[in-house]
Amino acid sequence: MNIKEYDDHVTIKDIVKSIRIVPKTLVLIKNVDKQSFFIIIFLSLLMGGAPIVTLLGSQNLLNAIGSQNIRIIISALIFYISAVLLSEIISSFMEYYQNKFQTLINYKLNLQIMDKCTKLSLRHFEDAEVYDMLQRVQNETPYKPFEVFLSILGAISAIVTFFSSMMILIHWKPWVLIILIFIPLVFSFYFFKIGQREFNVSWLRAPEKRKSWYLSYLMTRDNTFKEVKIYNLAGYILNKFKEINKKFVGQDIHLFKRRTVFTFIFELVEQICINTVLVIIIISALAGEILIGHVVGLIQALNLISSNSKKILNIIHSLYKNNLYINQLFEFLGLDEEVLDKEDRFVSGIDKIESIKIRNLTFRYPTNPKVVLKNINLDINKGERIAIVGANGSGKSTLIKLLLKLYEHDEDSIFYNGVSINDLDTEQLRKNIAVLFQDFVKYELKLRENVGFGDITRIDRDGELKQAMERARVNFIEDLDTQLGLWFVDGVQLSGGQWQKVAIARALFRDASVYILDEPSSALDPISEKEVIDMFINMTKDKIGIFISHRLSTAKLADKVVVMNDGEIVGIGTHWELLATNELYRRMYELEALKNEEEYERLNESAGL
Ligand SMILES: Nc1ncnc2c1ncn2[C@@H]1O[C@H](COP(=O)(O)OP(=O)(O)OP(=O)(O)O)[C@@H](O)[C@H]1O
Repeated sequence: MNIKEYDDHVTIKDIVKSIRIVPKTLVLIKNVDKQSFFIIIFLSLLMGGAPIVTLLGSQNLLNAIGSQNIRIIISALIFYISAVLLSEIISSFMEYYQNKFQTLINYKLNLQIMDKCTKLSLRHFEDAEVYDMLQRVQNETPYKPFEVFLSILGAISAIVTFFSSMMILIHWKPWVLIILIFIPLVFSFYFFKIGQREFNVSWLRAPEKRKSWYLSYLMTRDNTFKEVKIYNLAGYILNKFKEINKKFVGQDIHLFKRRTVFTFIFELVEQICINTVLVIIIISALAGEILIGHVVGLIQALNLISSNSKKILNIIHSLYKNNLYINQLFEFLGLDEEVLDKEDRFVSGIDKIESIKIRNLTFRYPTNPKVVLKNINLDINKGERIAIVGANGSGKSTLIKLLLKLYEHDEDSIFYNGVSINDLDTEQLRKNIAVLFQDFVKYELKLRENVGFGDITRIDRDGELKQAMERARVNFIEDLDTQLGLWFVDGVQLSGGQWQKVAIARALFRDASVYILDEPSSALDPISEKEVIDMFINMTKDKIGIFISHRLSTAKLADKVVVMNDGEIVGIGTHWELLATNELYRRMYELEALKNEEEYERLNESAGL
């Protein structure tokens, strides 16, 4: 959505465009619960008419008292009491339905947002704008949609009251209409303009607002707090936070001033007009043209016009303020979803993966101009264990993500069992692959869930869960129902390496035909690393095993080592073949050996050997 600069001229076209959001919002809210929606609309209409019925009741009653006829007085009194009672009953019903509807809106819209999240692709979560949108939508959904709905309802009631009060005055003197309608109409246009401008300001502010949110996040979360303390960053971060927010405060005060001045002028003009009409009413009464009941009725109608025209203008303003949220909600719900299986392709299932073939795979991320993978060619067959090595940023993890079909890539360059990945049923394919990501998740849930998420259908099979844990050397907690992490009560915090072992157990729990571990040993001590890799090599004997490692002493345990450099495969072979033929691999190995040797000598020296 394109928004003009802060001080740009706001046109009627802009205003009309913004009003168009109202019917769309109503449809969205209606779909939450049709019955409550229509009942509330109906009650709002009744509530809009109720003040007028009460007004007519009191006018009748006063005139009846003037007539001194007891029968007329009693029937006028009954009418008046019934009108008051009815409006009380309507407002009680309204309260119940509003509360019910608010709960439903909060629950169902949040569900809709979560459901939408599950349907997006990974690229959406790597896009700052989408992330920004998601955060706003999530934070504001518990109260904003209902606030918007309330504003719309308020507008319905206020418009009904405004026009019916107007009818009473028109009935008396039609020309009064010109004064009383013309003024709010002219002013409402300027209120639109003010609202639109405030909307523009908050829209343009969104990226900086997010930065400000991130700065406060750095100061208030346990995982960032340690560094903030140790590097003494509090002052620096606070200053940055102040800088951004001071600007916002300045803008807000400026806008607030404008709105206050404007509202004051409106009220002044309106009061002059209303009081002119009031004087005319008094003159008419003195001339004997109208009865005392009518005088009271007309004055009440005037008051209703005054209060409701103000209410309508305030509602216009609040609808504008909420426009930003509503726009983002619609934009978020309208994001294109992950196309798992293309309609124009024949999609075939896959049972067990026996071979992976990569042919001329070239890839770049949509947000990054750099070609991250260049002409990759690789064959992996059942029974092979492959290690991928290479410098940081050489494309190892990207290759894994493409093997998992986490990014759309139209070219047919990855084949499972000879079939292009684009022709395979994505869910079935993913079921066949177990993976440990470099940035694996530490689920602040039970140990059972942390391991069982590898195959949710078998989460209750304690024996199998324990077997996976044993393989991954998770021998530090026995009870599967232990809560992990510190977020919730009774949680047990694990060390970095222990969390990694739990994540490895999760991958191993899956009954897959391809196992992929992206840097499984980054947080493991050397003994655990050796044990885990030995076990991995062993358990993938009749499967396909792929692991990424920065340690060549680990990589050499694989059947084949793939050396990557700057997005290209620069060597494939056994450890010994590569040592003999690949310059980069040899250099990497020598450096590692040298480092180990130095370390060994240092240890010997410090031990005095
Ligand atoms: N989501 C992304 N969007 C844009 N560019 C990305 C993304 N992820 C990675 N890159 C870029 O792709 C290149 C390869 O990254 P990748 O994570 O595949 O490297 P790697 O070999 O796994 O590195 P490391 O050993 O540090 O884990 C890098 O230049 C990185 O900046």
